[in-house]
Order: sequence, then structure tokens, then C-alpha cells
Amino acid sequence: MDPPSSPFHLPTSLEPCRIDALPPAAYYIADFISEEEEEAILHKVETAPKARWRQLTHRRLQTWPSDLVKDTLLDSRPLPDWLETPIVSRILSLPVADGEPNMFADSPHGRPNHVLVNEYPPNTGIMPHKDGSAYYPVVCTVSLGSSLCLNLYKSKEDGALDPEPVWRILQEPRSLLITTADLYSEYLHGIEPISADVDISEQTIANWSLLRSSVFRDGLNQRQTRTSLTYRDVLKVSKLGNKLGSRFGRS
Ligand SMILES: O=C(O)CCC(=O)C(=O)O
Ligand SMILES: [Fe+2]
Repeated sequence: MDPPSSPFHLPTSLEPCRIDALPPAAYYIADFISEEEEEAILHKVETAPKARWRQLTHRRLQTWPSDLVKDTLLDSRPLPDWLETPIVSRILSLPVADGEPNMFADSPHGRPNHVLVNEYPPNTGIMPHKDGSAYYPVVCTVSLGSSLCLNLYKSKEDGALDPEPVWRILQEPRSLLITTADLYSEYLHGIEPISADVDISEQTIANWSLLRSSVFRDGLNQRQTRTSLTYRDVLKVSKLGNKLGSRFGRS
């Protein structure tokens, strides 16, 4: 059993972690992994083979077990142990509500089979987007290293993006954020490329009451490098998976 000082008095269900200010549905658990686990995962991310990294203009990322090709996962090998334990087992241990199954009970593979590792130094973000049709519509994001705000946007009547976010979710290091349903399909999400999140307060942060820390001096969150692990179930997995995966030299 976890010792009393451990953060792993995980809730018995996601229900108390629901972000009430948002449409269905999002959940936030501030202490999802320990500082030791955070450090160990960051070490694995940093020491992954160089070829694992894909450099975009501002951001770099890793995909595990591999990239998608035409929305299909070609490499059906399991996730490496450092991405699997303890995160996947904890996600699967959490019922949506008492007596109900977990978030992935109805997904094609019953669990996340794909992880994107994104690294955001200060002044780095990700454009507002939707995650599309490749995935079962449940997204589990574990944040490491630093806090930042994820913005939620909606499209205007004419389909254009309303550049003003409708909500902001503050993601602390070691937290888990789960988004699903309308938040997956109807709204866009993005991260502003700024050095500090400003105007942080009970009035402006949707998950304020679920945060570990309410100390943001002058309403400011000075960013450091934040790394995120995005867990999803890719709907289509190629039957040729292992063969192709190894031909592409993924290890
Ligand atoms: O890093 C994040 O929290 C967001 C990543 C994201 O939106 C994505 O991978 O689709
Ligand atoms: Fe996304």
C-alpha cells in the first residue's frame, strides 16, 4: 500500500475530479504521479535515442510506439514500460463514477495504445486544433516539469476560429487532465506561445478548485520547460504492425 505521505490516495472515481465549469467532460487530478516518477520519466524522455525526436519549427516531439500513417498505427508493439507503468495502470484503475468502468472500457483496445511526448520550452505553444478521427475520443495528458495553461476555443457561426479562448485549464506538473465528449469533438484546444501565463485566478481558470497550488503571485505563471505525455487509443492498428514497425527501424 502507498505510505500516508504518498500522493497516491487517488480518488475512488473520476467524479470528484470533474471540472464543473466545463461542458462534458473534463477531469483533473493534480497529484497523479510522484516527484520521483516525474523525474524518472523525464530522464527517459531526455535520454531516448536522438532519432526518436521530431523537430518542428518551435517544438519537438516523440511518438510511441510510432507515428500514424493515414490515421493507422503501423507498429502494434506495446508501449515501453516507462510509459506504461505507473500511468496506464492508474488510468485504467479509475472508474468514471463509483461502480462504473474506466474511461477506456468501450474503446477498441480497452486502453491507450499511443503516446505523444511534446516538449514546450517557454514561448512555445501549439496552434488551436481538434484531435480528429484517428483516436477514440478520450485524451489523457500527464504534464511534467512546469505549469501552463491549455486554452479551449470554439468556432464562430461562420466556421472561423474565435481567437479568444472560452476557457483556460491550468495544468500543473505531475497532473493528469482527461478530456472527452464535446470537449473532444466540438471545441478546439491550444497553448499560447508565451513566456508566462497571466491573469491566473479563480475567475479565469476552469479547474481552480482542483489545483494543488493556489499560489500564483500577481496572477502570474512563469513558464519553464513543460513536457506532456498524451495518451490515446488509436482506432486502427495495422495487422502487419510488427513487421512494418521493425522495417521502419523503430526501436
Ligand atoms: O501538450 C498538450 O497538452 C497538448 C498536445 C495536443 O494537443 C495533442 O497532442 O494533440
Ligand atoms: Fe491536441
